[in-house]
Amino acid sequence: MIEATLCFLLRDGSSDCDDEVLLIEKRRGLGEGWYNGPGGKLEDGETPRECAVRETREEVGLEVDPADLEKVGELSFVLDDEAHTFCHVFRARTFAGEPRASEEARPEWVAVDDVPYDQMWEDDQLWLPGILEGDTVIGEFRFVGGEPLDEADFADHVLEWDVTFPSNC
Ligand SMILES: Nc1[nH]c(=O)nc2c1ncn2[C@H]1C[C@H](O)[C@@H](COP(=O)(O)OP(=O)(O)OP(=O)(O)O)O1
Repeated sequence: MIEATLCFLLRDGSSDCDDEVLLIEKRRGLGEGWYNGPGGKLEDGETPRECAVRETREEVGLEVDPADLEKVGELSFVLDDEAHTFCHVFRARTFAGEPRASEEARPEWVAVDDVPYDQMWEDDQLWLPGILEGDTVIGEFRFVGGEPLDEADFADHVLEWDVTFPSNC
């Protein structure tokens, strides 16, 4: 099973009300061509938090202090009844630098109300709005139809909101 991370960075929007979230258009790998947060697979010996910091640096060139990352989600993606990917989701409002594109990702600030869910993983519309509003979640999402996961059919899901994660995880 793959262990991976997603990192959603938020800032005050230019208009008075809306927050903005930094999304990437993924240029390669799983979910290529779709929008998501920066993130990726854990490397050997790395904690999820370290992975989120590294992937955010590599993909969009922003520096995040691990202590500023809030763990806000744990998502299990199941393909044909087998655990496929376990994803740790983080959120932060504090970071340094200006986003820049990389071989893996083209970054874009998007108003939280304008997130392009029709150009994202189908499951994202179920859990990401809550995450962007400040909630926490544990979710399981079942896909059928064989590898690769991003060409399989989304079948069903279970969500549990308002979860408390240990502060050190
Ligand atoms: N159903 C799903 N919904 C979602 O929002 N993100 C998903 C997802 N299934 C996988 N992901 C994310 C989690 C993780 O950030 C990423 C994993 O993609 P990859 O396997 O391409 O990893 P990397 O971006 O690390 O690629 P490499 O750098 O080539 O290892 O995809």
